[in-house]
Amino acid sequence: MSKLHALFGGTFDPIHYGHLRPVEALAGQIGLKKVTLLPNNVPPHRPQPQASAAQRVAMLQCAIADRPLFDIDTRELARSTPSWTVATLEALRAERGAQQPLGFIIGQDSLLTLHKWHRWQDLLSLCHLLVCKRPGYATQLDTPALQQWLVAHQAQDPQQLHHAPAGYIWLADTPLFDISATEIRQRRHAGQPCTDLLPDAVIAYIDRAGLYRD
Ligand SMILES: Nc1ncnc2c1ncn2[C@@H]1O[C@H](COP(=O)(O)OP(=O)(O)OP(=O)(O)O)[C@@H](O)[C@H]1O
Ligand SMILES: O=C(O)c1ccc[n+]([C@@H]2O[C@H](COP(=O)([O-])O)[C@@H](O)[C@H]2O)c1
Repeated sequence: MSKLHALFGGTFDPIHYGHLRPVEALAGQIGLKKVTLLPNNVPPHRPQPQASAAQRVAMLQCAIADRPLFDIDTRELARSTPSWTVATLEALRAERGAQQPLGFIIGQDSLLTLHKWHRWQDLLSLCHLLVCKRPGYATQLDTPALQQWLVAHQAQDPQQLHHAPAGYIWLADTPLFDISATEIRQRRHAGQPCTDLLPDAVIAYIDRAGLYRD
C-alpha cells in the first residue's frame, strides 16, 4: 500500500480534462492511491480568477463525484494572503510528520516558472515534484544552472518517491491534452461549445451559475 500522498494545486477556473486526465495517468504509472486537489485563493503570479472560490470548489466537486482517486483540501481558501505553495506544504509537513512522502503535482508550464515561486529552493525539502507533460511548452529549463538542478534531482524509479519523504522530481510520461482554462473561458464568452474539454457535470454547473458570460 502506497504511503505517497500527492497534492495538486491550481486555480481551477474551471477544472478541465487537461488537469484530470494527465493526473489519472500519473497515478496509474507511479501507484498513487489518492490525489488531493488544492484550489488556491489568491493565486500568486496571475490575474485573479473569474469564478469565486466557492464556485471553483463546487466545480471540483462536480468533476470528482465519479472519480474516487480525488479528494479536495480547501485550506488555501481560508487564507486571504497569496497562496504560497511553500507555506501550504510547511503546514502539511507539520501535520503529517517528517517521514510522510508528499508529492506536489504540476504541469510542464509550472515547472518552467518554478524558479520564480516564493522560496522555490525550499520546495524539494518539503515534497517531491511530480510533473505532467503539457503540449506547447519547452522541455528544457531556462538556464543551464536550472537544468542542472533538475537533472540532479530527477528520480529514475517511482519507488524513490514512495521511500523518501521529499527531494525528487518525477518527469512523468503522461498523455498530452491541449486544453487550458483560458480557452474554456474564452469559448464560453464567445458562446461556443466546450464539450470534450471538461466533464459534463462541470459544464452543467457553469450553465446553472451563469459563469464566464459577459
Ligand atoms: N492541459 C494541461 N496539461 C498538463 N497540465 C496542466 C494542463 N492545464 C493545467 N495544467 C497544470 O495544472 C495546474 C493548475 O493549472 P491552472 O488551474 O492554472 O489551469 P490552466 O488551464 O493553466 O489555467 P489558465 O488558462 O486560467 O491559466 C498547473 O500546474 C498547470 O501546469
Ligand atoms: O508559491 C508560489 O510562489 C506559487 C507561484 C505560482 C503558482 N503556485 C501554485 O502552483 C499551482 C498552479 O498554479 P496556477 O497559477 O497554474 O493555477 C497552484 O497551487 C498555485 O498556488 C505557487
